[in-house]
Amino acid sequence: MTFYKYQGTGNDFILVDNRGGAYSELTEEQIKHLCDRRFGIGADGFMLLNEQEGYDFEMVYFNADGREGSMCGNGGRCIVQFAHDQGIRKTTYHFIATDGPHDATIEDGEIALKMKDVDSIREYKTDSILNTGSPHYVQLDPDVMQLDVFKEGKKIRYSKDFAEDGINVNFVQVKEPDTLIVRTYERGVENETYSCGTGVTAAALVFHHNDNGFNAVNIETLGGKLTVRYRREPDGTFNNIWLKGPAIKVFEGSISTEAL
Ligand SMILES: N[C@H](CCC[C@H](N)C(=O)O)C(=O)O
Repeated sequence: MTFYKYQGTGNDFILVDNRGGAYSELTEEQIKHLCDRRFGIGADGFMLLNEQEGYDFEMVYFNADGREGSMCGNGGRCIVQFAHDQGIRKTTYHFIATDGPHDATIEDGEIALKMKDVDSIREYKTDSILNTGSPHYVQLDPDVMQLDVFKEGKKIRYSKDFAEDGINVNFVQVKEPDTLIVRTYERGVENETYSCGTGVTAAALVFHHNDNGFNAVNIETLGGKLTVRYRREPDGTFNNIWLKGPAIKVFEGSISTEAL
């Protein structure tokens, strides 16, 4: 199997061109093995690029634990760059993922990905919960670089209310009104990753600085910088949400699936 390795602000993925369907039967165990950093290739997630009528392609995303996951924002940006590199050339990409259709463009060498609209943010204790394609818990922290994200994130992720379905946990420091630092404990990886696209999107919506209208937020993660642009309506709903940042091919290789 020929595979490609991409990263988007340090959130890294194995990508396989599955047009033709040769790799549709990979098992949970095999995908987990591919994502293992010691026994496999190593990645936070695995993606298949499938053919899909009416769209430029379909994105099928799996977490590093081998289970099919919900939407992945950095993965979505990487698969657009991958589609481009595999010869699918569009001005605006239109693809389908588990949470519905997405548009994306390549601008100044970076990928801008349109995320699904968000209807509501739920208050939970002093924190917030929302779904930006994946479920996210957002907690404010005055000094995120000092925080033990693995320990604190894991505590929330496995707490009674979230243990069964899991949740991604984001710790957010407001550096400036329009600049946030975000660190994320990811479900399915069950560890901190260097960046989480749906997570920084969630953080940007929770910490809007314009109550009504256009917002543009700069986000700093361990793996680099992202921006999130969106509109917040007077009724508290969010639309036209765009996540933008780099998506880089790292290497390609081949691996025998019989060895998995
Ligand atoms: N890394 C991803 C999130 C993956 C989602 C996954 N961890 C889950 O919710 O199960 C991102 O960039 O949005």
